[in-house]
Amino acid sequence: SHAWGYGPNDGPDTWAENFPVANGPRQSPIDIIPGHAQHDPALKPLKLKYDPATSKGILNNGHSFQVDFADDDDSSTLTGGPITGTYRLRQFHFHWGCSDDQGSEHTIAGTKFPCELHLVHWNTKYPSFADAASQPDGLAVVGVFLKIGAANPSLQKVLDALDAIKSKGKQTTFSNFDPATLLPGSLEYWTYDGSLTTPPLLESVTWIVLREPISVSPAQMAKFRSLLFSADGESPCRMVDNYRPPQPLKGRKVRSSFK
Ligand SMILES: NS(=O)(=O)c1ccc(C(=O)NCc2ccccc2F)cc1
Ligand SMILES: [Zn+2]
Repeated sequence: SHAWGYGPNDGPDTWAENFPVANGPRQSPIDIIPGHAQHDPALKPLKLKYDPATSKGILNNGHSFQVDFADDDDSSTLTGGPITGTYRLRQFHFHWGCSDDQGSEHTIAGTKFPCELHLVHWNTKYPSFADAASQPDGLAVVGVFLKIGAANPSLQKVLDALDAIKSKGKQTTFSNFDPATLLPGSLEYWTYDGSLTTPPLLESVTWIVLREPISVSPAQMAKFRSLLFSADGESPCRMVDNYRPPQPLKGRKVRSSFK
């Protein structure tokens, strides 16, 4: 199996060895330069309809932690925005740094945020997430920046579950959580064609990056950094800097839903 990570020997600069698409034409993340984005008046408003009853569990997968959702019906979906059809929420997860000056995957004119939330959805024109993940229009990921400020009560519900999943492979139930409570007031966004930001780096993602960040306090950031990349019994390795740096744009256009 292709063991990959974020360290000096298995990190982003080594991924092309096992995943040559790492040097492909539509890789993510990217540096978003607002002045270069083109407003597209044809872009529709984002429609996110989430049912808290679909939240199932929370898992430390050794790269990040994710909250998984039941995706066997259209209870939690993304429609509108730059996409056509209906995409189902599969999971959300985060990427963060070892300090507040880094951690996000996308950057805004070179500015890094301490953390970035990814809400992962798949196109229901395909039979499953795994099938959709190999199609150019298979996935849609909503990215939300986290900026240091007031403590975020909704995020705290997620962080309170982390003690139970400190090490790789640990999971626990996580019920009745509404991911809409993690969204900012404005759903204005940038959008571009990209990829998964971790191996297998599949070029199947329509990226939808929200302009408005949500808040996170320094104490809450410390909670993210209490997780481990390592499994029980392994030498402990703190889960920090689990982000891929921006990738070449290769001629892609970034559109904005706003002027
Ligand atoms: N950081 S991100 O771009 O939002 C991202 C989202 C989902 C995945 C994922 O599901 N990987 C496993 C996977 C990939 C392909 C097929 C099945 C899988 F389970 C990876 C990265
Ligand atoms: Zn991600």
